[in-house]
Amino acid sequence: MLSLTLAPSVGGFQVVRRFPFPSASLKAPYNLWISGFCSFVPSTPPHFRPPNVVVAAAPAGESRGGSTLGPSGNGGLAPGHAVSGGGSRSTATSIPSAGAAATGSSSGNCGSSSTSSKPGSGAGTGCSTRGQAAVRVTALRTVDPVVAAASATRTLSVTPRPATAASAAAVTAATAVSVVRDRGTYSSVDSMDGGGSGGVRLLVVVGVVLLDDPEWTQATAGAAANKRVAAPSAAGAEAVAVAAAASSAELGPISDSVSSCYSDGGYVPKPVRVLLAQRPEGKSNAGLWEFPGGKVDPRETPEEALIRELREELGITVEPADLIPLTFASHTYSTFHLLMPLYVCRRWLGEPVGAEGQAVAWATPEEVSSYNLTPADVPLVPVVLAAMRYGTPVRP
Ligand SMILES: Nc1nc2c([nH]c(=O)n2[C@H]2C[C@H](O)[C@@H](COP(=O)(O)OP(=O)(O)OP(=O)(O)O)O2)c(=O)[nH]1
Repeated sequence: MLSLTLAPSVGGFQVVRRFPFPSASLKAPYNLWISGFCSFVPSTPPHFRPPNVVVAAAPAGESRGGSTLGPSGNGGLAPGHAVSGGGSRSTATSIPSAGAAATGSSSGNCGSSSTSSKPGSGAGTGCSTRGQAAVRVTALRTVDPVVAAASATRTLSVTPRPATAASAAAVTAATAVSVVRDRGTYSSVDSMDGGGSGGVRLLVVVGVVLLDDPEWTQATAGAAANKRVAAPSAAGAEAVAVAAAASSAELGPISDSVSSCYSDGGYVPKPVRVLLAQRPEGKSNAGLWEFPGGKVDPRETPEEALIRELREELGITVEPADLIPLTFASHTYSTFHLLMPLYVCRRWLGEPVGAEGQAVAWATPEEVSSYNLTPADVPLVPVVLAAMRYGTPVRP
């Protein structure tokens, strides 16, 4: 656990972070201090008010020693190298990367590595760089009791792994992101970036297992309550509402993948099917198949994001109550880590189409495995098949 202080400074707040420094070359009671600077963005809407958080970044050669950098305004910060919480999107690209940071001294005036400081030698300064910006950390032999007392005011759930100046830079970046998040302005693409083995960029995406489930359809008063009511009239909408209200309390798990329905008086087995979407050209994982969905935008709940994405991508309308949490994907791609809550949905309005030009396909349980799914989705298949075969709980 880390401590964070927002201490008043000229034109803003000084961010000070403290945590034990676990390097083998430094013995207790060494502590590593990382500081950054944040100020409020005047143009930010008043209801929003995130701090403009700046990673402890400054042009090389502007070390102040001790534990702080950039005491006022934006002083000492190279343009384009601030991590700002004022926008709605990620600023992760401005966070020093693992590769750049690991080289340490490419912008010249970096001090000695913090990991090489010796007990009793006072402060050792580490410096990691990217382009014109540098991130400095300072290892202090002792902790100023006044600063320490002031700094122990907030706890952040970021795990530090600052064995090197590079990973310390990542922790600094995470500090900034955490501050942004604490202010209620989190982005789906933030988290820890640029720390090599200690850093990861987290991408939060929501997905849905959209099930064409004939048995469920019958249980919910058949076509009246089903998705095939594309644009309900007032009377149709009322029929949907009445039918759904009358039947929803009785819904239970679906018993089998092969549902039955009657057509022309005969018995026709009809399988449950799931909708898969193909990632279009120009996007990552192009050509692979996935569950419809997309990124969670700032200040959206996962359900809100999914409802929005399904409207944009498939042209269908979904109610929050029809989204049932099923499982989640947690997969490390080469440039980010994907975290994707996956929901089941059996009821919607409209006919799903690839509204953004993507191919879509309904797959039976037997067919799902024949689709070339994204790597993150492969481990989800058994769970999805189980949901198709055996059903899922319904919302209370
Ligand atoms: N929606 C979805 N995304 C998935 C799945 N599996 C998987 O690896 N992903 C990855 C692919 C992408 O890197 C990321 C989703 O990003 P996206 O680009 O589709 O999101 P989006 O629709 O919001 O895209 P955009 O606004 O940036 O165009 O998650 C999945 O089953 N569904």
